[in-house]
Amino acid sequence: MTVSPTPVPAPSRPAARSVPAGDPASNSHLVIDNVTKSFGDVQVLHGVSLSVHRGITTAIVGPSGSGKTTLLRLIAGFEAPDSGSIVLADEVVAGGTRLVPAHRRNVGYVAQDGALFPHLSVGRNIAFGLDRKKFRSRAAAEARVAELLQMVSLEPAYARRRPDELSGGQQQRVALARALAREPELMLLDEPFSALDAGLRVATRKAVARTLAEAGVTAILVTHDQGEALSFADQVAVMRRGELAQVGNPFVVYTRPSDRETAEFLGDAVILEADLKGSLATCALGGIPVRRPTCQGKVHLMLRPEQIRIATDGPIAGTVLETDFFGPEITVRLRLHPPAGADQLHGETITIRHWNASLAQPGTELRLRVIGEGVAFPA
Ligand SMILES: Nc1ncnc2c1ncn2[C@@H]1O[C@H](COP(=O)(O)OP(=O)(O)OP(=O)(O)O)[C@@H](O)[C@H]1O
Repeated sequence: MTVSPTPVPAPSRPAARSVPAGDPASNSHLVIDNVTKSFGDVQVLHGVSLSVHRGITTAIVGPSGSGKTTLLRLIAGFEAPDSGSIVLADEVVAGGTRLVPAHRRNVGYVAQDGALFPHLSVGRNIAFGLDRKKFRSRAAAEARVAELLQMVSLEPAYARRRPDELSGGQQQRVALARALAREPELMLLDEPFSALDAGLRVATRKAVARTLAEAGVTAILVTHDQGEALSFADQVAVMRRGELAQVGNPFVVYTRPSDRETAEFLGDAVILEADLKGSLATCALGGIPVRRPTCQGKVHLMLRPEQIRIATDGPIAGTVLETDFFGPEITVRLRLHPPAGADQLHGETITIRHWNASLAQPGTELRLRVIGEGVAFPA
């Protein structure tokens, strides 16, 4: 069967956001240095170091139980580290014998469930965070509450409602407004979108990201959702078993993960046996360039499924084994045709993505082309 060619532009890197270049320590708002934490006999954090620039958003992403919330609680001051230090706006807030209590740190905290006071109106929930010395009169406080509601894209009239008269997404935005009322320099967000359904989650996430960017607040989001981390943040920190496996720009950590586990955690990955010589890996998909290889010889080569495109003039052949339809795209599992003379039963299988379900019926032979570079991990 012949298939119509798919245009194959090289993947382009998204426009850089506001992570400043140069000395990473120079503009740091928060510096976490070699922090450890145990609960009883269980060590939860094993020497975590992370630097966060002023005004940017960092997502700490990792599986359940990897220590994300514990790290956030140490930054907030709800817990003390066993060793290491935390410096916030050039002040040591935890380290050695020094421990600045949570209420003395200029930090806002938004929990998973928003944790609004159910018996107070939305307006009084938000006003709770206001500095009484700054907003002495009732009129001044009400004006500021209206301004904060506007910042989170809610009408001022919402101030009179009770929290249970709002949707989950609106409650989360009120929780953010209440945290912003304290004018924190640093905002900590602990899975604030996880209780929302898919559509509301995306809309609320965008509204929150916009509000934080406009207010110039440094923010740290904890999430176990890889897509959320990659889309929300300027910097992604991948946490695994109490350590940071990789920290960097979302595009870089997704396309150039530091190890196989990070690669597979951050998204679907095609992993193939390969032989790496110099910067060319030879595998069942042919010769694939590898950027800055750190090993040679037998390797595992990683490609993202979207790097493998269906193209009539593609140099690689494969037979469709099965497909899975998701609406905007299908996943296609293929058995790659081994080179002539090799054992025909042992072609490697890979899974790719495509938008056209009718193109890839089981049994169809497709031609493939690989776009971009692979990443090699020691076999
Ligand atoms: N106060 C505590 N006392 C004892 N163990 C704790 C305490 N807080 C956290 N832990 C343990 O520390 C480990 C890490 O928990 P943490 O909540 O930081 O992980 P997480 O990555 O945020 O997970 P999740 O995504 O499920 O919230 C878990 O094994 C947890 O049971």
